[in-house]
Amino acid sequence: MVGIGYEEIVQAPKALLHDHLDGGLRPATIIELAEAIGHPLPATDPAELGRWFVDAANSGSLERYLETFAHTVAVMQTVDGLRRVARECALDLAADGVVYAEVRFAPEQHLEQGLTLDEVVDAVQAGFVEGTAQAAEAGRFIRIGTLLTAMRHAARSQEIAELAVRHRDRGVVGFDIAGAEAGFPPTRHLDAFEYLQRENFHFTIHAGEAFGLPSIWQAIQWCGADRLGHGVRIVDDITPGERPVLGRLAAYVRDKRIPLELCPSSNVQTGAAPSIAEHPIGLLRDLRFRATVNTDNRLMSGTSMSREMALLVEAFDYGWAELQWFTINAMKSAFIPFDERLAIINDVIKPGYAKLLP
Ligand SMILES: O=c1[nH]cnc2c1ncn2[C@@H]1O[C@H](CO)[C@@H](O)[C@H]1O
Ligand SMILES: [Zn+2]
Repeated sequence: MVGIGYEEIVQAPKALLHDHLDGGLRPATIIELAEAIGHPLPATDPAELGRWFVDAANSGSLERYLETFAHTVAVMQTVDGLRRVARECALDLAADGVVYAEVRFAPEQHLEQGLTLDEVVDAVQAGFVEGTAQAAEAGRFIRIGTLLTAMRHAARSQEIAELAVRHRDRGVVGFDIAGAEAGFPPTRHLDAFEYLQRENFHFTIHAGEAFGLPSIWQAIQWCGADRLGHGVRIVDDITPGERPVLGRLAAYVRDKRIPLELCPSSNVQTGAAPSIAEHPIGLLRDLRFRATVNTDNRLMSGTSMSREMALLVEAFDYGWAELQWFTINAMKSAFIPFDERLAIINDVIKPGYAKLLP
């Protein structure tokens, strides 16, 4: 990395649209919570457990990558567990210089000990409020919005969509579907997406990660997704060359400024991209798609927003102008109201980068 230091990237304001709550636990917290409930773990030393998650997630397959979540979801079944994980998430993101984050999780996966869906959402919200306040006391501003995810192999999307709308004035800003993509097209959940549109609510869809263009096409043209979770396979509709040629779907995505929630490290782990240097984010940024940089699962990728940006600086020789561009793209694409997005851009992001830009 030339010119830009890692510490400076940490200090720079960053916006994060795609981060899973159950993919970002501190290893030490997993160990403590697992011990209390007698859940067996593959390692009981925090550093070792952290390495285990990254190794196990380095599988080249999304399905195997997702198996690692059994250990995080297991310790997120009580009000105290959920609240603690959410509080620590807010603190960790703030310490990494993230000023705006949308954090997602699937409430239906946290009912094993008898909590209701509403109790799960309330517990996470309480944790975010606590963590945000503690960060502010330490002089770090962060705003967090929650996305509620429905699992695409299950059949609870309508219920989760209604849950999201019920909590829209208490921290929840959007909806998502996640889980294994192949075999579970977004149109399975069309009722939920049509309901959300009638409610004037926002949603993103995991599409174009482990499965290609048909999934992206359905997510946008059948389901009406505001953003694409990953969406990285849109490059399959671009013919490379000196002057790359966009197919109709890629052109539509770019013309409509549909945000791509790109997650470089996660894609390398699941085999959606061969390496960071060969990640399509370079091409998509050159072609001025509405590209954003995201962490996906900080624990499973052993990463952070600052690390993802540092990897891109190294691979593509990006400078502050590019990092600011990704950050403003993300903030423009956030699900909070327009005036609040604008305020964060003008009062936090631009002044932050003004200090760093040459
Ligand atoms: O990159 C991903 N693609 C698809 N599903 C994912 C990804 N990362 C996490 N999850 C799934 O989303 C659930 C709720 O947060 C997680 O439990 C995991 O199963
Ligand atoms: Zn994801």
